[in-house]
Amino acid sequence: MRFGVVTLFPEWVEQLTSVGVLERASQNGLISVTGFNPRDHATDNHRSVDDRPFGGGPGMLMQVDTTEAAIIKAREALPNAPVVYLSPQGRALNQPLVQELARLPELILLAGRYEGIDERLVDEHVDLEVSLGDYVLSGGELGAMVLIDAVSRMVPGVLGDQASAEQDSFAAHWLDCPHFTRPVDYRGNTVPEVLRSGHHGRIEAWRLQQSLERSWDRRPDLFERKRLTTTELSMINEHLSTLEK
Ligand SMILES: CC(C)(C)c1cccc(C(=O)NCC2(NC(=O)c3cccc4nocc34)CCCCC2)c1
Repeated sequence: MRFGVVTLFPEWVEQLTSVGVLERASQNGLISVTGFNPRDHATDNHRSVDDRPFGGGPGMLMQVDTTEAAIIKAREALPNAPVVYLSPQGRALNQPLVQELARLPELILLAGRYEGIDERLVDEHVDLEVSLGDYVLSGGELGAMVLIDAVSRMVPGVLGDQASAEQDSFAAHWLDCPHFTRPVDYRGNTVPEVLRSGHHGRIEAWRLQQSLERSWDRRPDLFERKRLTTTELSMINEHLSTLEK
């Protein structure tokens, strides 16, 4: 999968493929990340890329002609790519949307700076607006990087078999269970016996129980629109009975 990112800080997003899973995926030709910088299209001697907003007010907007030139360059390089604008007005990014986007062969991401971009550029070039969450950011680049990481992990071959098996457990919608490694005794706190029992069935049951209890206690919203298996239901009931005591 090929990602094009229209951004004033291409070095930020190109760093994504310099470590870990995405580095290997990039070396294997499974993904690529290319920045397209509006500043490369600046013609004035100040190489400005921002412009004043009509109607006045504080702050600047991204300049239309240099931003559009970078978008067009990206679209020439990735002709089949939809354009996603990372913005607070966007559809919330979640795993189902990540899985949808991972089916595309290529994708262009537009990261805003200053106070944003001219609405006519959105109307002309943007196919989908996506938001990473409800907080104020300095730019859309972090949103673009999170989206690239999440989507790349879903591209076939990017994760090895082991990791994709783990991925499946995360994609089971529940929060993760507690994890333990050496030492057995850490400041007097020991590893739960069951994890050292060697009984894989009991270990699996304990992990699911823990995930369900944490999900119930910390993210009850995860239970909406989710059909539980009979095992999951009985585990939740058991947890509730202990809470009521
Ligand atoms: C009500 C709320 C959400 C707090 C809010 C309301 C109004 C403005 C902002 C804001 O942050 N404006 C700045 C701006 N943000 C983002 O790009 C951005 C923000 C949040 C999630 C994102 N996901 O992708 C991109 C995201 C970066 C500079 C260019 C203009 C957009 C925030």
